[in-house]
Amino acid sequence: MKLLVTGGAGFVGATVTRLLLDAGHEVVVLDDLSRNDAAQVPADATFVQARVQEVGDVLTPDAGFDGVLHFAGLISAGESMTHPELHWEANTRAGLNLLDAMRTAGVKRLIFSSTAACYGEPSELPLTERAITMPINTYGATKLAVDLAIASEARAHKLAAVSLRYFNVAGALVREDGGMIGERHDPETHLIPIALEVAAGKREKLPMFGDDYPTPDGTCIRDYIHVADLAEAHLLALTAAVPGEHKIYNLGSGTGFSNAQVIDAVRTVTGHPVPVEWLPRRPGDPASLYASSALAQADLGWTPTRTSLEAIVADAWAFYQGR
Ligand SMILES: NC(=O)c1ccc[n+]([C@@H]2O[C@H](COP(=O)([O-])OP(=O)(O)OC[C@H]3O[C@@H](n4cnc5c(N)ncnc54)[C@H](O)[C@@H]3O)[C@@H](O)[C@H]2O)c1
Ligand SMILES: O=c1ccn([C@@H]2O[C@H](COP(=O)(O)OP(=O)(O)O[C@H]3O[C@H](CO)[C@@H](O)[C@H](O)[C@H]3O)[C@@H](O)[C@H]2O)c(=O)[nH]1
Repeated sequence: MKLLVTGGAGFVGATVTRLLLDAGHEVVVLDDLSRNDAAQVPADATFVQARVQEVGDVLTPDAGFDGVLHFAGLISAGESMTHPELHWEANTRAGLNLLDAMRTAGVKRLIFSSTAACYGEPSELPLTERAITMPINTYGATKLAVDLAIASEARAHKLAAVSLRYFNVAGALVREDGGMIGERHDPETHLIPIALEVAAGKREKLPMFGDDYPTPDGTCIRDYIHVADLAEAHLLALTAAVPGEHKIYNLGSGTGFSNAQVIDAVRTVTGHPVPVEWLPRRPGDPASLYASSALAQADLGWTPTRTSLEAIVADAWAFYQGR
């Protein structure tokens, strides 16, 4: 297939682009480089520096695209509470622009990076796709809005669409030839890469947001999914998309780890101390999130295999040291 990958300079988009190219697809990456440089865009993809808001210049009726994988957007739940307008623009307005451009160009297949943040404070654990969607941060709201728009588009205009609701993506793609694609967000906001920076001596302390959550050790619980496992689900979703249907799948490893457990794993894997500075809760953080991915396993035949927290942190550390 000829595929447009938005956000393909980013952590997940670049990883999926690598797998798509390896599977024989032709890939055009579109990214405005607002949150990454182009260093991780695979050399055998075509790269276009542009905003999704201008995607119609690339996704023309004559360009011959068979589908779009839409990763571009802003990802930090914390930032979405302090700068909500940025998230409504980059996630929702851009997402609606993309749907318009796809309709105009007659491109009928879409895979969308949705998020566990759509569920808000969970109505059930593990979270299935039937859980109530009531985001408690603006990031989740801006992504849920796009999910709802995609559902209408599929119904009315026969789009074949799959939203993949990722839980916390981590690790790195480590290839047999030694090549790696990993997390290098700018600014970095995610727990594991920040803890690795502390372990490496690049930061003094890890700011830990909250010790008074209703969890066994008082810190938040998250479900860490290895980026290589996550990426494989996208290739399966591409072939599972059906015209007129909007399918939604949760992608997690199914196990919750507390923030304190994550820091312990970083200490173990790196062999370095990780001093912690305890701070108040970060606004917009649910206490506990972990997935049921039973539906993705049944429908897509997807099984995450890299589920050990130490192995996930070890790949992230290998990438951190090699970059
Ligand atoms: N990383 C996670 O834990 C996680 C979890 C759930 C969902 N997601 C979703 O997955 C997607 C990819 O996440 P990631 O970790 O690779 O993030 P990332 O920041 O590494 O990649 C996103 C890319 O989008 C680009 N971008 C942002 N706004 C743009 C715009 N308007 N036009 C063009 N490009 C734009 C950025 O420059 C960046 O390269 C995001 O949509 C995110 O919301 C990520
Ligand atoms: O310096 C830090 C960074 C994070 N945290 C905490 O670590 C946990 C995880 O935070 P983070 O790594 O920022 O991820 P989330 O806020 O859980 O969000 C991620 O995971 C969501 C899915 O669960 C995705 O939708 C988002 O895009 C992605 O950023 C939270 O309790 C944070 O408060 C800290 O204590 N200190």
